[in-house]
Parts: sequence; C-alpha cells; structure tokens
Amino acid sequence: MYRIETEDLNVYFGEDHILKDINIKIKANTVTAIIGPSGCGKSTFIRTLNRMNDVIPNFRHEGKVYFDGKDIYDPDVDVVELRKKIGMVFQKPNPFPKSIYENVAYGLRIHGVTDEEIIRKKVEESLKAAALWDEVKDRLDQSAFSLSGGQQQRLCIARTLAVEPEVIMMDEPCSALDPISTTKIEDLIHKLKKDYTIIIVTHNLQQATRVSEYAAFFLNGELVEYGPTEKLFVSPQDKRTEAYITGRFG
Ligand SMILES: Nc1ncnc2c1ncn2[C@@H]1O[C@H](COP(=O)(O)OP(=O)(O)OP(=O)(O)O)[C@@H](O)[C@H]1O
Repeated sequence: MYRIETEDLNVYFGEDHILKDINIKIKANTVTAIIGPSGCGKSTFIRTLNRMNDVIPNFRHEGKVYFDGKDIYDPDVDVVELRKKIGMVFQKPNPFPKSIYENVAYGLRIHGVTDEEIIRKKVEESLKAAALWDEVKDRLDQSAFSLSGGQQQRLCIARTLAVEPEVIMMDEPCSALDPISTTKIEDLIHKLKKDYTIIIVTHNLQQATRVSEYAAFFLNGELVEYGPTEKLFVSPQDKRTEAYITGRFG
C-alpha cells in the first residue's frame, strides 16, 4: 500500500482550474521532490494532501486523495488528527513568540498532553531529531526569535516532529536560508527519511537531486512527469521536463 495516493485529483479556486487530473503514488519512507516553475501548483498540491486548502473559501476538489488507503476528504475524517499525521514546514521559519522549549511543547499541549515529564522528554527527543539540541540545550527558556534563521527552521521541524507525524511536507524550506543552514536541513532530511515520508517543494533542482529519490514535475497544474529522481533528471521522458531541467524555461 502507498502512504499517499491521488486519483484523478482536480483542484479549483473558484473558476480557476489549478490542478488537473493528478495521479501520484508515494511510498512510505521516501523523499519526493515537487518541482516546476512558479505558479504551476506545487504548493496547492501539497496543501491538498493535508486539507490545508479547506480554509480557502472558493476551494473545490474532485477525485480522491488517499492517506494509508483512506480518502482524506471523507466526511468522517478528523482534520485535526489528519494534520497531526501529515505535518507541514513552511518556506519562512515561523516560530511562535514563545521560548524555544514552548515552541516544541506547543503541539503536545494543544493535543492534550499535560504531564510535564513526558513533554520535557519529547521536547528533548524532537530537538535532537531536528539536529538542534546541542545548540539550544542551555538556552531552552530563551525566545525562539533569538535563534538564527536556520536554527528557527530546525526548531519548526522539531515542533512538527513533536506530535509524531507520519508524513512531513516541506514547502521550500531552505529558500530563506544561507548555504550552511541549507546543508544542515538537507542532512536532516536524509536522516528523517528512515522514520518519515517526506515531500519537499523546491525551486532548487540541485537540491531535488541531492535529497530526493522521486521527483514530480508540475507544469500549468499538470503532473508532467513523475518517477525516480535520477531517471527524471538523466533521461526525462517528456520534452517539457527536459526543457525545464536544462534551464530553458522557469
Ligand atoms: N487562495 C487562492 N485563491 C485563488 N488562486 C490561488 C490561491 N492560491 C494560489 N492560487 C493560484 O493557484 C496557482 C498555483 O499556485 P501555487 O502557489 O500552488 O503555485 P506554486 O507552484 O507553489 O508557485 P511558487 O513556486 O511561486 O510558490 C497560481 O495561479 C495561483 O495564483
């Protein structure tokens, strides 16, 4: 069984047809890169996978989105629980105006965990998993805003990990970061793959080749090509993929 699967997925914002007949199957414990020029629907696609588009008033979809075989748009699906299982990290680090510790503890508290010892252990475990613990262990009470941009992004990853997701979606997580912080996030993605399924939107094609095993090329709302990253980059099957990866547009 695939962890995430879409079947003839179409997405509309009002009259605009944003995603067209998307069929994709994503295996557990893999990293999939979503690539394509600006405005082709990458963010809309991943936001459809954990129902984040639901908040947009004129959003409408047709087709199916399965998570572990269950259609996430079925009426009996608990959306809060779904978003806990399919976490999201955004382009710009967005820590809360709270301490480093409380940023990671937050998700546990809103999900009803009250035992401080459990929370403390989970905060430490999540910060370690996000490769941030050694840098912050002596300053957990300081504001999250005292961290560098790269550290803030790893803090946001720790916050996502704390609620034990199964899938982590990252929407251009390195685009606001310097090269050293970018390398740290990429190393982290390699490590996290063992325990999580990762979907990353990136404009950086080198990054896609460095971190992902599968790549999906979107263009004008269509999924033009999807397959093993190496194959897609070395021998693209579609002329449009070839044009994009060789820098002829986008
Ligand atoms: N809330 C919205 N209401 C209406 N149209 C929207 C909304 N959000 C996005 N769109 C449109 O949907 C299309 C796809 O946008 P999306 O943000 O998914 O593209 P993208 O590939 O992620 O772009 P980028 O790489 O620039 O972030 C665009 O034409 C955009 O204008």
